[in-house]
Amino acid sequence: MKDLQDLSTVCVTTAVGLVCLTLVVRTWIRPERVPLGIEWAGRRQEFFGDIRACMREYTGGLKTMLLGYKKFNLRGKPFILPGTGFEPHVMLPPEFIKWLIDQPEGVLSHRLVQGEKLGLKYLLPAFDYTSDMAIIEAIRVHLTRNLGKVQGDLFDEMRHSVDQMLGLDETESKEVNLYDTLNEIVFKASGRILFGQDLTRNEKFMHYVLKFATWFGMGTVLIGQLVPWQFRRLVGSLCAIPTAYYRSMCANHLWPLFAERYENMQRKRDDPTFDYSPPENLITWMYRAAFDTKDQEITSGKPLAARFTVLVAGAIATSVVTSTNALLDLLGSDPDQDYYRLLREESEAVFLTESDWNNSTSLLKLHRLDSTIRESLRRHPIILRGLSRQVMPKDGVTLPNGQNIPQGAWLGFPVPAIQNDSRYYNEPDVYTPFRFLPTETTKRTMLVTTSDTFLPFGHARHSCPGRWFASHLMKLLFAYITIHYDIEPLKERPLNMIVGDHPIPPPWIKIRVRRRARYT
Ligand code: HEM
Repeated sequence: MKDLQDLSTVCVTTAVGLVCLTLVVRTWIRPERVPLGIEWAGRRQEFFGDIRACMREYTGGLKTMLLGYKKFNLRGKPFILPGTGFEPHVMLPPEFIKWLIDQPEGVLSHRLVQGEKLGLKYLLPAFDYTSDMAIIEAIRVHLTRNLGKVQGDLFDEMRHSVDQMLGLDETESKEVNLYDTLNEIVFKASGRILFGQDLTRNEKFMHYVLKFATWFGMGTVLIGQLVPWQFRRLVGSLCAIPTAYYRSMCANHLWPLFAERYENMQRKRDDPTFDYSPPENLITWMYRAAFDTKDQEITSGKPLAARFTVLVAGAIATSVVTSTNALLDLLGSDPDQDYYRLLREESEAVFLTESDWNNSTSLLKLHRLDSTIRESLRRHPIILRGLSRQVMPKDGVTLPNGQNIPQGAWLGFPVPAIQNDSRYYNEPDVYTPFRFLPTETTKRTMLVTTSDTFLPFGHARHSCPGRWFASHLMKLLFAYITIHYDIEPLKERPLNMIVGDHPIPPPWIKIRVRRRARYT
C-alpha cells in the first residue's frame, strides 16, 4: 500500500512538473513573435529546439542570418530568425521592402518595435517615445538646411578636440585608444551644433552627458536585446537608476537653457518688436519646428528638454561607431593599396586655405572619402535587423507572396546579408573603399543615399534624419585627420563583436599617431 502511495506521488509530481515545464517552455519564446507556417533558420531537430536556437544566437554572430538569407530569402521566402532575448524576428526577402515601407503605422508599427527593441519602455518609463515629431523635423529640415552656416563652428570644435586628443607633437608618435578618442571628439564637435559651445566646454556637463550616453547605450542593448523578454521590466528598473541619475544631471544644465529659449522665442512670436535673436543650434530649431507644426504638447520648455538627452546620446553614438569602423577598415586594409594616402591627396587638393574648411561646397568634392565611409557602412551597418515593424491588425497582414502574418509578429530585413549579396555588390567580401565612385557604366552614389540594397540609415519613412549632419561631420573629421596625422597601419582589421542587434567595433584597439611636421 505504501509503495502504491509513493508511486502515485511520484507520478503526480512528474505530471505537474511536466505541465509547468511545458508552460514555461511554451512562453519562454515570446509566442506572438512566432508565426506558424514560416520556417526557422538555425533550428535543429532537438528537444526545446526553438529555445536552444535562440540561445545559440548569443554567441553565433551572423551565421544564422546569412544561412537563412541563402536558404530562404534568395528563393523569395521569409524565415524566422531566432533572437537573443528570445524574441524571434521574421526576416523578409529584399523584394518585399517596397511593400513594407508603403504600410502605414497602424498596419506595421515602427514605434512599438523601437520601444521594445531599445528597452525604452523599461529604461525610461516616463519617456514619451511616440511623440517626437518636432525633434525629427528640426533635424531633417532645419539642421540639414543650416549645415553650411554651422560648418565653421563644427570645424572649429572638431579641430580643437582633435588637436587636444591626438596631440601636436611632430617628433614622437602617441598611442591612443581609438574608440575613446573618437567618442570624445565626435561628442564635442556634434555638441557644439546640438547644444552650443557653452555646454561643450563645460566639463561637468560633458562628463554627465558621456556617462548618460554610456549607461543609456549599454542599457538599451542589455534590456531590449539580451535579457530574456520576461525579465525586461525587472532588469530595466535596475538599469533605470543610473540612467535616470545621469539624465537628471544633464537636465540640470539643459533645463535653464531650454526654459530661456522657449520663453524668449514664444515672446518674439507674440511680439515681433521684442529684441531677441536666438543662437542657431538644434535647441532653437526644435522650438521653431514645434511652433511651425503647431505641436500642441509644447506648452513649456520641458517636453523637448526631456527628450533631448536621449536624442543626443543615440545620435552621437551612431556617428562614433561609424567613424571607428571606417578608420579600422582603412588602417587594416592592404598597405599596397595606400588608401589612406589617396584620401589625404584628395583632401589636400580640396582644403587649400582656411576658408575652405568653412565652405560646404568643399565637402561635395570629397568623392573618395564619401565612398570610403559608405563602404564601411555597407560592411558594418550599425543594426543587423533593419526596417523592423510590428504587425498591428487583429487579422494580421498578408505578405506580397500571400502568406499571412499574425498580429504581434515582428518583420524586418537582414541588413548585412543584403549588403553582402553579390547580386547587388561586386565582390562583396572585398573592402573596396572607392566602390561608389562613378564608372563608365554607373553613376556615383552618395553616402547619404538610401535604397533597397543600402540600409544602414534605414530607408524611406523613418530613415535617419540626421544622416546629412553625420556625413558632414565625418567628412570634416577624416579630411582633417588624414591631412594632419600619420597613423601606423594595423596588421589586420580587428573583427567586430555582435552584441544583440549591433555589430560593435572592439573598444580596446589602440592606434599610434603622429602629427605631420608641416602642419604644426
Ligand atoms: C553615421 C551615423 C548614423 C547612423 C548610421 C544612423 C542610423 C540610423 C538608423 C539605422 C535609424 C533607424 C531607421 C529605421 O528605424 O528604419 C536612425 C534613426 C534616427 N536617427 Fe540616425 N544615424 C546616424 C546619425 C544620426 C544623427 C547625427 C542624428 C541627429 C542629429 C540622428 C537622428 C536620428 C533620429 C531622430 C532617428 C529616428 C527617426 C524616426 O524615428 O523617424 N541620427 N538612424
